[in-house]
Amino acid sequence: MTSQDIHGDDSLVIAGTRYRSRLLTGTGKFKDLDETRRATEAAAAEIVTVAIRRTNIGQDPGEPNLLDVLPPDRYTILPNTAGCYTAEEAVRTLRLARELLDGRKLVKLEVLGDQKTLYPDVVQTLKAAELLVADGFDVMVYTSDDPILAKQLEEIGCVAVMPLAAPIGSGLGIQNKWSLLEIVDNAKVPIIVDAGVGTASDAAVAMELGCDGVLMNTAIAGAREPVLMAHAMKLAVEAGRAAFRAGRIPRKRYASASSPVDGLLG
Ligand SMILES: CC(=O)[C@@H](O)[C@H](O)COP(=O)(O)O
Repeated sequence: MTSQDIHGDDSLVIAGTRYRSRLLTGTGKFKDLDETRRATEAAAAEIVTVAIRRTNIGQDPGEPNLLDVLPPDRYTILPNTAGCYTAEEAVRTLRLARELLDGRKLVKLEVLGDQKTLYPDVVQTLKAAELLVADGFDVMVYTSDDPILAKQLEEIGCVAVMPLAAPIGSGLGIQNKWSLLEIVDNAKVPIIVDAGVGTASDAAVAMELGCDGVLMNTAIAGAREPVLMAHAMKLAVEAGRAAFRAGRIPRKRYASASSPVDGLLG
């Protein structure tokens, strides 16, 4: 393998657009907009998600605007429906986002079931996904780690499926790697782990399983040093992806010597 093979094109393709970075970041929970900017740069993220109901991207002209530090000509701004509990609320929120973002149609759908777990309401999620796809949106969809549901969302026409690793903000890391593996094995669209990552090794494991990317917010914004953690996450996603492409050795129960045993002297 040449250095060209190592560094060659391994783009993430979502709805026909190529991205070099497989780390997608959230924009909430940072100390201020400058910290959001510095962490996003350290993560080398190209897609940044924005909670439309909680973040000013122009709805409130008198307030600081996130787009001043994360300009849409440099980043793909991915509006999300955090805080929506019904399909109708989610669809309304994303139609507003489309107006605010000059008709851009790539969105992240999340319809939550309750405030304690922030698990997705899968019935409402399916309903909203159908409505949004019919309305011409490119829908990336936050969902549970259920392989059947993930396939249904793909079949509806979602452009990426985003199963959780663990509850949003929990930092628990991947709770069910077998479900994620099943989702990845069956998928024809990118699978991006969304939510529950706690530290760099969680992101690396997600990528080693074959996921196409990782979206995170709390693990970076809530770290003691958010910019340094963003850098660590960039390295972890890249390392996990390279390890997946390289192919891990099989696990064996017993030892096998690292040095050859043939032709030993004496
Ligand atoms: C930012 C976002 O869109 C959410 O889905 C969520 O916040 C990500 O989860 P973590 O905060 O656990 O990374």
